[in-house]
Amino acid sequence: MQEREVEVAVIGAGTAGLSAWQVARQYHERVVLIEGGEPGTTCARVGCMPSKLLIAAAESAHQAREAAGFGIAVGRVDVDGQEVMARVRRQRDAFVESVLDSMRRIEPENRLSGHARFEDPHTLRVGDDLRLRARAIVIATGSRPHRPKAFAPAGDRLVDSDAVFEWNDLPASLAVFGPGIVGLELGQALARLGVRLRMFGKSGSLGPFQDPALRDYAERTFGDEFYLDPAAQVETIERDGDQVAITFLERGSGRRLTERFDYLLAATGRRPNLDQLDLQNAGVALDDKGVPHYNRFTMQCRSADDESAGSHVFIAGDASQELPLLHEANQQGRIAGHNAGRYPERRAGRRSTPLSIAFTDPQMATVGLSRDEAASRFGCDGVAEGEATFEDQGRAVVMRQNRGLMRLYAEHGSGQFLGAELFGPRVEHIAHLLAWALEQRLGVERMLEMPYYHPVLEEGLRSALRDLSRVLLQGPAMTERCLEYGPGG
Ligand SMILES: Cc1cc2nc3c(=O)[nH]c(=O)nc-3n(C[C@H](O)[C@H](O)[C@H](O)COP(=O)(O)OP(=O)(O)OC[C@H]3O[C@@H](n4cnc5c(N)ncnc54)[C@H](O)[C@@H]3O)c2cc1C
Ligand SMILES: NC(=O)c1ccc[n+]([C@@H]2O[C@H](COP(=O)([O-])OP(=O)(O)OC[C@H]3O[C@@H](n4cnc5c(N)ncnc54)[C@H](O)[C@@H]3O)[C@@H](O)[C@H]2O)c1
Repeated sequence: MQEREVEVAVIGAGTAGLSAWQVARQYHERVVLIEGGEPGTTCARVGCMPSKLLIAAAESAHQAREAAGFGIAVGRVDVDGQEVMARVRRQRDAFVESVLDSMRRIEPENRLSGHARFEDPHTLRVGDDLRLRARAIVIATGSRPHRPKAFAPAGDRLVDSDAVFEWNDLPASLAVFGPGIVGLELGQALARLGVRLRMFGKSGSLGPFQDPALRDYAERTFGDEFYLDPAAQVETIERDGDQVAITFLERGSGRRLTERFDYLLAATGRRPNLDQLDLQNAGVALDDKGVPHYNRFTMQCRSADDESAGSHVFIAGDASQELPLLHEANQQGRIAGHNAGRYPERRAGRRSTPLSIAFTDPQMATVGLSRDEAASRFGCDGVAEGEATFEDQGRAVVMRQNRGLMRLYAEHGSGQFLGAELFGPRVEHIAHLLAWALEQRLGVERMLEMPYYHPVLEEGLRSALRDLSRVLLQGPAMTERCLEYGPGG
């Protein structure tokens, strides 16, 4: 058995691990990055990037079909599944290669390959033949798709999002279980690429939305495009030759149907990669799901012996299960890396405003506090709600994308903007404006004083802010949009 000693060991070379390694290396020479699986990061290999590549192809097919609405004839739209998937994989491989290029710049002695697990609080076993002692350790092991046991009868026709990006061709049909962000992004894209698709949920939830008005609006909108039942009654899942037979009660009619699909896509959430780390040996306090208790400003895990004391173990990214998003993994990784590098000294890192965007069409986004979080913090009477639809919004009408709703929350009295849920065309941009407004602690009146060009989608945001201002009793309702702001403003 080889033995080594280092200052910091980072477990997992994903986005969180890479950023933790980079900052910890500023403090010490001996900072190792350990990767036990395929290098290249979840984001580039099987996450953000390949999913957006698939969505881009679907958008192209959709726009070609929609062109007739502008008086433009494009003829029949044929989707070449093999070409679509070949481009997804080609571009995906280029993104992975750029990550691998960065990793090659890490000194070879600081790059380790092998599965890591704890032997004691300061000792990691890496693979079969290395024992590593580290002064501080960062857990950045990411997450993996969850496959419920009930789907097992589908056998090798059961796939998760990782497998989709390895397809050489598009299937003819697909049953998607889980209308979360992964299910909606991939499901809508595949439906637009011509895959016959049904989407089944369990709890009634839809994507990232908490506000019932947004959830219902989105459910109607997606339901117009493909079969969607967020609270489905599925009776059996069986293998039938090369297909999966699913028996369910059809939404609306209640009829019992048995349908066959080429694949069952499990998009039913992700689980942190903590279960094979032997965390019971790490000396950290764990919750009932086996996730370490940690401080979200230092990313320091609490000690198992004394819950009020911090340990030398830090956590970052999807492994923490806090907000499984790329920019969060990066930020948490930096904080964990700094504090592991400085250990035992610690500093609180800056956590930014919660921001989440689903790249569906219309897009879904959440910013800041949800409606329920705002109510629990300020009381139901303390929170004002304003809204605007995109249905008559000028620029959205021009683009034939006039579907969607925005709901904004603010504190009564102070007029402080608190959060929003958005469903509409390209709301990724409005979501950023709102997150930046929250970072600057702007009030609704100040946000209304900002410049709004014409005709842009952001004028829809102004309508929602005007409505919020009315509810806050700070300003009048907008009654004459055209006189006040111009057509569709
Ligand atoms: C389909 C899909 C689409 C997504 N789209 C977006 C998006 O558009 N925008 C966005 O913000 N987020 C998106 N995400 C989420 C985003 O990809 C993740 O939040 C992010 O990649 C997590 O990074 P990480 O560093 O925590 O984990 P990872 O990148 O998964 O890195 C963890 C690494 O640890 C390694 N590892 C695990 N256990 C061990 C061990 N014991 N020893 C050694 N190594 C180990 C793993 O092999 C892995 O390489 C998407 C996710 C999916 C699945
Ligand atoms: N654009 C983005 O930023 C982006 C894209 C993809 C993923 N992600 C990240 O990845 C995380 C995981 O996404 P996800 O969609 O896998 O998980 P999720 O938790 O968002 O959604 C899972 C869905 O599956 C449903 N479900 C659970 N068990 C089920 C069952 N047995 N049958 C049917 N439905 C069932 C849940 O009710 C929920 O609607 C997200 O929370 C997000 O942070 C982000």
